[in-house]
Amino acid sequence: MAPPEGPRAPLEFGGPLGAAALLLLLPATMFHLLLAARSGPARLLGPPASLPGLEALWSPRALLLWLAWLGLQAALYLLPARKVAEGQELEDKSRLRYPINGFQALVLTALLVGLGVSAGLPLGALPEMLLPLAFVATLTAFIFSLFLYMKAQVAPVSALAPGGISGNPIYDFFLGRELNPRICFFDFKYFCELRPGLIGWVLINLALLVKEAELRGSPSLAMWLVNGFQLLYVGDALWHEEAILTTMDITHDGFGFMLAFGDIAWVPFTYSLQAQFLLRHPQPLGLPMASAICLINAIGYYIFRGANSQKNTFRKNPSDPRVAGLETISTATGRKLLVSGWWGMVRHPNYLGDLIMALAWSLPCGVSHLLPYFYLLYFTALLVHREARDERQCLQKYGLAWQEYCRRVPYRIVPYIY
Ligand SMILES: NC(=O)C1=CN([C@@H]2O[C@H](COP(=O)(O)OP(=O)(O)OC[C@H]3O[C@@H](n4cnc5c(N)ncnc54)[C@H](OP(=O)(O)O)[C@@H]3O)[C@@H](O)[C@H]2O)C=CC1
Ligand SMILES: CC(C)=CCC[C@@H](C)[C@H]1CC=C2C3=C(CC[C@@]21C)[C@@]1(C)CC[C@H](O)C(C)(C)[C@@H]1CC3
Repeated sequence: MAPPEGPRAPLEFGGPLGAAALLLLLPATMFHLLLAARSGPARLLGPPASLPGLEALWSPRALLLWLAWLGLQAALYLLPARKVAEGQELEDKSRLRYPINGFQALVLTALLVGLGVSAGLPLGALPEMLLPLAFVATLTAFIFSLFLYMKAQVAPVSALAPGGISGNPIYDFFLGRELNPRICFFDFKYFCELRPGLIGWVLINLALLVKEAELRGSPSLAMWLVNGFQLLYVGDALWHEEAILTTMDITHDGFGFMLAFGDIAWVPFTYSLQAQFLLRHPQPLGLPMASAICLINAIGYYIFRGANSQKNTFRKNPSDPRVAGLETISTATGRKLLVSGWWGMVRHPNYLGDLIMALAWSLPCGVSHLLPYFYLLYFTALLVHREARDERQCLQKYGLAWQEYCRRVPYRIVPYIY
């Protein structure tokens, strides 16, 4: 269907050229990281020691395993949910319904993996399959994004996202045209954002821990910390699953290659980079340093969770006693903005907490290599860019009230610095 007439959202990521470059650059970066983590020098910058041939990338066993994984997560998504939540109001005033059973999917997956391992499933063999698995995940992301792009051609105009209707096929393919592509109750974006990639990430971490125990007799303290921190992060995301319904990805961004690839390939295969690095580059870690790193992670988590929960509680019910005493600014839309509590400290306190946790995930890997700090560097860039996008949208939405908020809370992410 033709895109609506009228003012269009400004093009992001450098427009069609930038989008075309990212289509190649993102998968290339992911493979570079996978190869670097298993190489001796583990260099973040500079070419990998050797390039893999097709036989190292393509494996029918990996394809089968990957399809079985997607099938399992889809089946768990379709199981009866403890709750069905309503999303934000859409342009046509309707609200979509979403099953809240992500945490249940995580627990059931853990049980099934536990059963499999006790029946002889070689979990420690998974790290050897990361390259071909990442390859089929990338192929899936391309094919799936093509399907999403075609599906959007026949979707009603009201179902399209503001950012993905430039009319340029490459740009729209990358950013995504349809806001909430679904087949019946199955919401593709919501499913992909929280299930196969996020749960796959902790499974890959666990497999790397098992492999380390096989190689060295027991997992290292550094490996335990990375596994524990990231499991907490994923468990938290699934426990607070409903909160994702108010994030930018669900309410504003279309579902195209960027999110499809990000969700199903980038997250599991690059977010597990620290554990991949530790398997081949063991790092000594004493108890005092480990305790300090745990404290950093705990501070980050406290800020991240406190800020996200405060906003969600406020958005759901501003008279909830937990947020009713906070200072607010009224906006012309009828919605209010918090101007005290976490959201009075900086304009994105949740990003600050997330970044502090990112630092804690890299520190167990020592300071001899830059590679395990890739996540921290990438994530800083992602959040700075995301913050700028969000500010633009908020200024458009709230106008003068947003300007007043920026005046009262001048720092974006880090108090007195940025
Ligand atoms: N690990 C990863 O790879 C990633 C993690 N994240 C994490 O995801 C989480 C969600 O991030 P994201 O969706 O970007 O953004 P936020 O959860 O920060 O949501 C931004 C929205 O919050 C509302 N808001 C902003 N300021 C206020 C205020 N003062 N009072 C009340 N509402 C306000 C506005 O929406 P409205 O007014 O319409 O409600 C704004 O658009 C974050 O914790 C982030 O760190 C994000 C990206 C990647
Ligand atoms: C480089 C590239 C391919 C970018 C795509 C970005 C995506 C990887 C991220 C966009 C927003 C995300 C969120 C999470 C994971 C990464 C992506 C998909 C998230 C699910 C992680 C867990 C958090 O608790 C969260 C639920 C708040 C978060 C939501 C946003």
